[in-house]
Amino acid sequence: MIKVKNISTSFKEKIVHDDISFNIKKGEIFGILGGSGSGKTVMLRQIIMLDAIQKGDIEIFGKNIKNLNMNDRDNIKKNWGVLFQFGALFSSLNVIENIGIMLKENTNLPKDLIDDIAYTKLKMVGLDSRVGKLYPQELSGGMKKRVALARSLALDPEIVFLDEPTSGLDPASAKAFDTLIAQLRDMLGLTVVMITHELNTIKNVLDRFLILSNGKLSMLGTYEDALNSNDDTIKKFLKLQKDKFGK
Ligand SMILES: Nc1ncnc2c1ncn2[C@@H]1O[C@H](COP(=O)(O)OP(=O)(O)OP(=O)(O)O)[C@@H](O)[C@H]1O
Repeated sequence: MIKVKNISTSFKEKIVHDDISFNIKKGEIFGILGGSGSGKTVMLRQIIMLDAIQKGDIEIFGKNIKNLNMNDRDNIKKNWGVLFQFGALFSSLNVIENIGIMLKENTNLPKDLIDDIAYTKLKMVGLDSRVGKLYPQELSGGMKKRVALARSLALDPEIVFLDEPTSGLDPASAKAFDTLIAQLRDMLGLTVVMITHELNTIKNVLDRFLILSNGKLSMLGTYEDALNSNDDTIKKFLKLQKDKFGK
């Protein structure tokens, strides 16, 4: 589904990615992990075409994203949903309007059909239809994340990209959100790519993950692989996540 080939990125003298390659398979929940400043966000932004690729290639849906014209780029972007930390809901729009905005901007569907689809997405993320008329400021943190997720699913994407989706949530809401992600993947066959620091998510939700460290991949595999690894960087990383975030 996604092929990252020999990506190198540097800013001034700082090397952020040093010849990084990995693949993400269709239908998997894949994690991008690493310490602060290790290049996770830049990697994700390059994959979703928000940042330019300096060196190397990225293929999505079998297409090299470097070779796309504007039209192809727009079409390919409709095949993925993004839930970023900065992707807040519009406070002047109610929940249904927030979810429907993607459809309003990208389709010619009539308003009542857009509302119907938005209500379906709301249900999909486990929220009652009564939530539809509420405004973002009336929602809890967990509900806001669910609405933002519903919005990212509005165009029936094949992939969703999530940047620390459970950060700021209490442990119970974070767990419920993790369960929802896994259910949606099972139900819709979604491919999910997420940046996360949460040990519970790493343990319970991710099928595979990579750890970025000093510009390189210090690991690419499953949680089991990480536990069985003798690599000091991986051991240190897991211990750090456990000390910081483990419950
Ligand atoms: N446009 C840019 N210009 C210069 N330096 C940048 C730019 N974007 C990112 N960097 C640097 O690249 C490095 C990696 O940044 P990135 O945001 O990908 O880290 P991260 O792994 O997501 O960290 P965190 O977990 O703290 O969000 C950092 O040192 C950052 O300051």
